[in-house]
Amino acid sequence: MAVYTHLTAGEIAQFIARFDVGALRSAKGIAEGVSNSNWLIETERDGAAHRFILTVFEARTDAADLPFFLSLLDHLASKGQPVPRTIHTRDDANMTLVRGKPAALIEFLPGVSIDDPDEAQAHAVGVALADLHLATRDFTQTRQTSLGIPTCVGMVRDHAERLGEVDPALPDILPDCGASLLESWPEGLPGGTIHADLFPDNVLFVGEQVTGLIDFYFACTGLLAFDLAVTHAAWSFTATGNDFRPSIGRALLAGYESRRPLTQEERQALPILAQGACLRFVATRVEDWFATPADGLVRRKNPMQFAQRLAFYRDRGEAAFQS
Ligand SMILES: Nc1ncnc2c1ncn2[C@@H]1O[C@H](COP(=O)(O)OP(=O)(O)O)[C@@H](O)[C@H]1O
Ligand SMILES: N[C@@H](CCOP(=O)(O)O)C(=O)O
Repeated sequence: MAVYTHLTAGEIAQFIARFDVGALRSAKGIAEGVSNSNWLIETERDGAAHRFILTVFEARTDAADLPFFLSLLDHLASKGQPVPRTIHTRDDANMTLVRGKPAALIEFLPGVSIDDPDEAQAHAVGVALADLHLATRDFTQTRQTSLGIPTCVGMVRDHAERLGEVDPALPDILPDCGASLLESWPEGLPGGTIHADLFPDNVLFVGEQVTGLIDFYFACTGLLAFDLAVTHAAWSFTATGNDFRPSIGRALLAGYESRRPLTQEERQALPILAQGACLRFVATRVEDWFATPADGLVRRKNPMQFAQRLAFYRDRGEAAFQS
């Protein structure tokens, strides 16, 4: 589940009354997600039903970053990208407070997230990611990530003595906590606004069509090819078994390059970028692993899944990205 802040029905009704969206009919806590608290809201206006997502931002989301995230959604929506637009209050604010925490109401998008994508869906995700990169070329706001590779190395190091408690194999996969990546990290690659967390649970489909890109709350200014590497690492392995699916990786890259061809330098950098992408998710998962009780309501994500993917990219090198 991911409802950390338990709002009463009265609090939700008061929140909704700040918007010109009709009368509240229902509010259901959403189980998916791990970062923030989300509700599916239904309202009624002029006899028609309307749906929205209410998000209360929790500890990992810095309130100071919300203007960036929410303006980014509106920028992309205004360019016809499949992202939820923000709903503004009667006072024209896209962000407000609930119980002292920042909260936003955004458009509900149709579609379902896919665990085991087919090639057409992977191709469509590649297209959608490249379109996102192209549509933000004139987005002027910037945000530095709080999860850069040096930070992620430090996060893993903070738990170096206990990595074996997660899995006995983890210390062997990351004997240096990922520090060697810093020596070969590429410089000078094309940058821009990136999603940075485009996992299958953050993409909604109707059939083969992408109807929603959601959860922009790690978006930042970064290397475009790093975003592609994150997406490759998140989509190209089986959800159970963690086996590489080369045809999915190829379809994703082909979809991306059908809109934005990679430079030679970007292509060469993919193996190291993909290892960095995996380290980023190992780092937050390791942190969460030791901060979340094993029997807690929030299901911990296993760091080993991305440690194994990191080892895969390290062993396979450029062959992981060959067409
Ligand atoms: N705009 C939206 N339209 C439809 N469903 C959404 C939307 N935003 C979020 N959801 C649903 O809520 C879930 C959790 O949202 P998400 O933003 O991923 O939360 P978290 O930041 O905690 O990961 C998603 O998996 C999806 O089912
Ligand atoms: N995609 C990350 C988790 C980030 O949480 P989200 O629920 O906000 O997508 C991971 O799998 O570790």
